[in-house]
Amino acid sequence: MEAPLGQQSQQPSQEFPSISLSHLSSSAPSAVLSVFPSFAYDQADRPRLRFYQPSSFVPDLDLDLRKIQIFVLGHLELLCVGEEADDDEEEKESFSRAYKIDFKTKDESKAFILAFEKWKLGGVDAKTDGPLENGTIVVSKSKFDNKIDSTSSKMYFHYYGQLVHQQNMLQDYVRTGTYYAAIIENRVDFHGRIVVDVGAGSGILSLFAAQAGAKHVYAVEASDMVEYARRLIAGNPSLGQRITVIKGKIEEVELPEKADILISEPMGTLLVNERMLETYVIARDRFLASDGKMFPSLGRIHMAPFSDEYLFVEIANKALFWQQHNYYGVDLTPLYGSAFQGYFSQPVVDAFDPRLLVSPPIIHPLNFSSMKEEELYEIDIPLSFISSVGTRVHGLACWFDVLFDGSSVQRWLTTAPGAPTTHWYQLRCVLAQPIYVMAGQEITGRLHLVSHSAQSYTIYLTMSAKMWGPGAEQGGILQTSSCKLDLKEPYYRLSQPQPFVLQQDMQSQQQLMQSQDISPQIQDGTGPNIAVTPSQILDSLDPL
Ligand SMILES: C[S@@+](CC[C@H](N)C(=O)[O-])C[C@H]1O[C@@H](n2cnc3c(N)ncnc32)[C@H](O)[C@@H]1O
Repeated sequence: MEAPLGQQSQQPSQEFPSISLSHLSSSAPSAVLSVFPSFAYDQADRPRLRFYQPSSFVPDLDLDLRKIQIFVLGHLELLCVGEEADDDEEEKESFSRAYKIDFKTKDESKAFILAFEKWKLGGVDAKTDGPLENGTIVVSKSKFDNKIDSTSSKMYFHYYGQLVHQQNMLQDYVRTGTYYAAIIENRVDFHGRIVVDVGAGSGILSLFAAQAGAKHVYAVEASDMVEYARRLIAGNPSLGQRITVIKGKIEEVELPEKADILISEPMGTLLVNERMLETYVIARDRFLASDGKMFPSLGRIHMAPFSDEYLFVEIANKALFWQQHNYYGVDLTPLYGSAFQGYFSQPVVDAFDPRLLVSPPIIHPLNFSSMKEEELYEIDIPLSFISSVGTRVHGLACWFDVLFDGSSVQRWLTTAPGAPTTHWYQLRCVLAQPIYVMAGQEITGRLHLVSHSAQSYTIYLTMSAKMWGPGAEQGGILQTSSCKLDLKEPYYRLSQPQPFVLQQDMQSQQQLMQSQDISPQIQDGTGPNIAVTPSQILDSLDPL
């Protein structure tokens, strides 16, 4: 591209191929101009967005970047709205103006938006995502775009762009209240600090961080929720003046300074669904100072075998429809097997009674502060339990918790069965072929999670009952059952858990909370494998 002549100075600038610009006024539609946009600094070091006619030294339009906002109208269209002062020095008269910008390609539109955010943040050394070559902007794909299918991410960010879904999370008071408590009780970690809110959504965590005394918060959000976040933050000016909302993906935006602390709520069903933990780890590598903190810093997947005859029959019965030999004269049975498999490939999401667990849970920890992003691509967990009862095992129950390891207070956010229900509920992988176990018998197996480009995981589960009793062959496997499920396609059952917590159980749980004397088997640990009673299983669930 030929650079506009006015930009041949020593000042850093960033130019773009020509766009069509029209001034939107209430009176008459303005002419459409073909102009070259350019980001640069003026003599007073203020970031400007200028539009030049070809071969012109003088910009047709010269906007103060700090006073304008852009809105995405479509893939190729942006609306640029802002206040423009008649006199830059005095700013005596200012009035609102709106311009429509039409790009030729999606890449050009995307690169312009990225550049806009960078320059607005004071990106003197703002770089394009690729060099300007032969008049085209070469935008290299970000880490996110490389691994995530674009249809999936479009639907994902569309979902989070809607207030109703943010409200759903805000109304999960266990979740939001725990974040609030963890942040406010640990003011010492926030006061005077630079914070990055990773996937800010409505901006709620940024506002909490500002309440806790943060010096400045960068709220990064990729979906259109940013517009609502900006309004919410502007509506809370005493906090909002310390918050900058940035539209873009964590993998793509640039920030002007390193963060002392990252806050985020990146957890999906089974902790890892949505693959946002990878984004959280990327944010750590890109934005966190080497001695910085993460809120939360640790996540743990908990797993235990369960027995639930009722659930098993409910799922198996769904396929019975395909057992009909005469459905309007058609034999449906050729599809029965596929339908049966299909129903058992959906993990079940609901809140279940913890008395359905047949052994204490094991734990697989994920340390967000130290793990590599690639470690989340494939997660392999060996399973080993001792059944506390003789029963039919119908599968594996899973839930998670995360730790806010504050300097003043440590707080856990748990989604355990029996704990106050969250919008994550719990997740159960149901075996099409249950296994029979006796009390004291060992259950082994493997939970293998393989990420896919639709922002989720394929789950491979194998569970086996080991030989048991006097004379049993050492290490011999009696029965094995396997299944493959798609974490992206759960069956939301969402039945209410039955009342079960006895007063004495409540008391014993509270005592356990106080003493913190709970040591469930860590996955890579070698805790003693002893048969326990159902009430011991309940007691072994993690504290709130
Ligand atoms: C679970 S919501 C949490 C929202 C908010 N932090 C809260 O706690 O209410 C996750 C948010 O992160 C955003 N998000 C996910 N991946 C992102 C990415 N790669 N870059 C920026 N934002 C992302 C989503 O659009 C969504 O709004």
